[in-house]
Amino acid sequence: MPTWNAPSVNTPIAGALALPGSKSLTNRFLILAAQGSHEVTIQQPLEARDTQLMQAALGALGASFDFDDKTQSLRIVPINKQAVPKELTIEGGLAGTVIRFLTPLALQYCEKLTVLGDPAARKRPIRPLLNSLAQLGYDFEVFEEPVPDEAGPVPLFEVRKSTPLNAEDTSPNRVDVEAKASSQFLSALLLSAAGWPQGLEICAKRPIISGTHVDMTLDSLTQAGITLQVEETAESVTYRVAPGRPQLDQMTVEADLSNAGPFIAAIWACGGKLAIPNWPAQTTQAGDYWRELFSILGGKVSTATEDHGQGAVFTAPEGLRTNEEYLEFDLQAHGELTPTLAAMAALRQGKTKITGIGHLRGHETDRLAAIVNEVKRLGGEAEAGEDFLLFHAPVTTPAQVHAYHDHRMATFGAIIGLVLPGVQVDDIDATTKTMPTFKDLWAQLVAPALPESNLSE
Ligand SMILES: O=C(O)C1=C[C@@H](OP(=O)(O)O)[C@@H](O)[C@H](O)C1
Ligand SMILES: C=C(OP(=O)(O)O)C(=O)O
Repeated sequence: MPTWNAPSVNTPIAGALALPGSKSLTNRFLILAAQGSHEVTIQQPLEARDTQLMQAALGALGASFDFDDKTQSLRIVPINKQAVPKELTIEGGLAGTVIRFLTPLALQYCEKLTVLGDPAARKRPIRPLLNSLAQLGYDFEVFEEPVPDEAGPVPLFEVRKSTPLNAEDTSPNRVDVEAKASSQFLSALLLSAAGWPQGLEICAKRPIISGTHVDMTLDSLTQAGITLQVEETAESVTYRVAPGRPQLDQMTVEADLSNAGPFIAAIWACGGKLAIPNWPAQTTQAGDYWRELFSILGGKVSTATEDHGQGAVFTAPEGLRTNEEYLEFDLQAHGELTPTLAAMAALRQGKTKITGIGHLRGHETDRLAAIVNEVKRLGGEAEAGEDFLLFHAPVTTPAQVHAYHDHRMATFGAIIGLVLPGVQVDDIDATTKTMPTFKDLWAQLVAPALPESNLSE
């Protein structure tokens, strides 16, 4: 793993950034397009580790993909039932969207499924999804024993058909699901629900975390022509998905607004102005919340109105870090923004609390523990509770930040490094999970503000 010297700057930053496509939208479009009956072309998909793993896993179901670099478009030929072996193995890396979304879909085509992943993926929760599949007649075994990082892809779990589905039953199949450890269990069931013979009724017990990602799933299903009804009570939400074949039309993937976070944080930390011309005017992405967070943190945002189409401009005066106000943020619905907001909190003079984020212990790494470790390593003070982070005192001392295989911890280090000269990141290539162009885009943004001696890696 090459160590990366994070560039530091001491003047305001100004720039414009064309962000790559959203991981969450790309992987939803891929899985829906693969279930269709004819070819679909997706414009500006994200090409990164998580989306390539999704393509390879759908490839094991006989789908095929052809990316045209010139037009930045991806042609998708749907799943070919005949090509699927009875016993199927797919690989999900460390991608929650691949490991979880593909499982119920693959089981519609094979009798036994083995899912492989990175050693670190053994720590990510999966049982709630498998418990739901057990209600549809599947047995499973989960392999949770820790294995060394170098072990390469290892089996995460196996699922096999034990009793036939309620074939003679005329009512829809029904499952309960718990979505408090990850919204992806619910999204996974929803994304292939229409493919079961009678559709699927899914009852999700509250709390349902990362609500924006569930909205994105529902929106994608609607765009694919799937009929669904949603019924809410105080205790649960029930989704009734009619049987049918998802059929996407030509789709364009929006810019990844969660990955906009580190760049927005850079402007906040150093002062300056950042234009993101492809910020969508309307979106279900969690990252759209950056506009509100940035304003609460003292910045100004101007976004497109209906007359102006898409685009957003973030402007920050210098010195926002010295504000001593106590700030509290509830990120239950927007959890994946936490590591970036944590970097900003670790740079603030005032105390900051982030709540509603206990489920981040099951992300790429235990993000609560990782953030506290790294803040302390950098001379700051922070603590983690069951579902919150509390930042007491800002970071002071450069150190080598550990990425823990986590793309968002790698960018956490880059943000701190902007204002603390001498910070290194042990594995900046963790960013290839969702943004292989991170290093280049970061260099482009900070280059005009850099002293020349700071430009080398
Ligand atoms: O459905 C999705 O695309 C995602 C859902 C969220 O997962 P959790 O609900 O597990 O936090 C989010 O954090 C992840 O980055 C992407
Ligand atoms: C939690 C994340 O990823 P995944 O889709 O692998 O769950 C994330 O990107 O912050």
